[in-house]
Amino acid sequence: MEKINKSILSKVIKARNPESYKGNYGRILIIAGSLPFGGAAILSTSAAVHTGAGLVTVLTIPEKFTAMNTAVPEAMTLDYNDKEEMIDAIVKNNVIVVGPGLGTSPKTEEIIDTVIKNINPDTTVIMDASALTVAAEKSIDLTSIDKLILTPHQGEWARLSGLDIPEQTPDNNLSALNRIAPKAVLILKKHHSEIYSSEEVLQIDDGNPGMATGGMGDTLTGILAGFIGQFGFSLETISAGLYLHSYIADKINKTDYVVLPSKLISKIPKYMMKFSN
Ligand SMILES: NC(=O)C1=CN([C@@H]2O[C@H](COP(=O)(O)OP(=O)(O)OC[C@H]3O[C@@H](n4cnc5c(N)ncnc54)[C@H](OP(=O)(O)O)[C@@H]3O)[C@@H](O)[C@H]2O)[C@@H](O)CC1
Ligand SMILES: Nc1ncnc2c1ncn2[C@@H]1O[C@H](COP(=O)(O)OP(=O)(O)O)[C@@H](O)[C@H]1O
Ligand SMILES: [Mg+2]
Repeated sequence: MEKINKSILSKVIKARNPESYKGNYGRILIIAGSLPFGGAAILSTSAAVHTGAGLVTVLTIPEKFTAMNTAVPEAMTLDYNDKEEMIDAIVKNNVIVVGPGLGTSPKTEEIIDTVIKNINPDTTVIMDASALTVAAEKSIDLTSIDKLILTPHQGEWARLSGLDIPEQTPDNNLSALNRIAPKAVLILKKHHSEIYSSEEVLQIDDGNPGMATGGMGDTLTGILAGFIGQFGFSLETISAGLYLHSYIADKINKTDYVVLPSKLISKIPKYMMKFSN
């Protein structure tokens, strides 16, 4: 399995064109959060904003608007109970994160269905957390999405693939991905996370157990969305986003026993500047 190394960061992260404006850096929609899991939506959104996404909109429940606007004033908030607003937002944005903290109520199935039916063919969809759990439970067909990234942890991948954790070998993972969504990129999150796609299988050697804390995966979704919004959909962009997440976590873990997702997020702009070319 080929390893992803630090060189991917300067390859992917570009210095900004002086004449550019926010519209050049991606329109990101994050569909996330529910009453118990508002933090997941905040972390995903905050990560996308700190990664440099041009315009970030969150579709969530109105009960969480104040918390969201206080934590991330840069992001706009819309109500996911308003179907028309949801469809409008799905059509207008070019990267969509769906899942962090959504929970497994029937609303989540409706949201996934609405995304699948309304996305533009060129839109990237990043499916995480509750969206993966519900897609597995309801056997939702994911094959129609051209640019799809799945980001399960091993428990979520077990539900989606039917593979128990000891059975999650590279060969088994590839054939399960081929069955579930052959065009998709799978990031299997674990110690030394792996990327599976029809092109290549890759792995990071970075990351640490200080990252084993709630919200760390939600943070990754925002970083990936911000990267794709700015640098385009490719295996290299996805690899760089995954790598940066663990790279910053390793820097923090030199002094901090636990790597707080919000601390990691606050350091993203500094490390992106360091590697921009
Ligand atoms: N602040 C917030 O708002 C936060 C909100 N969050 C939101 O919570 C929702 C539920 O997501 P979730 O991941 O917490 O729970 P779930 O989907 O039930 O998976 C757990 C099951 O999988 C198993 N398992 C096996 N391997 C595993 C592994 N490597 N990592 C983790 N689990 C592993 C595990 O096995 P066990 O520990 O029981 O042995 C258990 O059976 C989701 O919407 C998420 O976004 C969180 O992001 C936290 C911060
Ligand atoms: N021991 C570990 N070593 C390396 N990375 C880890 C470790 N534990 C967790 N991580 C990383 O932290 C993130 C956890 O994601 P996830 O379980 O989805 O968190 P949450 O849903 O709470 O946001 C993943 O990117 C995973 O690779
Ligand atoms: Mg998660």
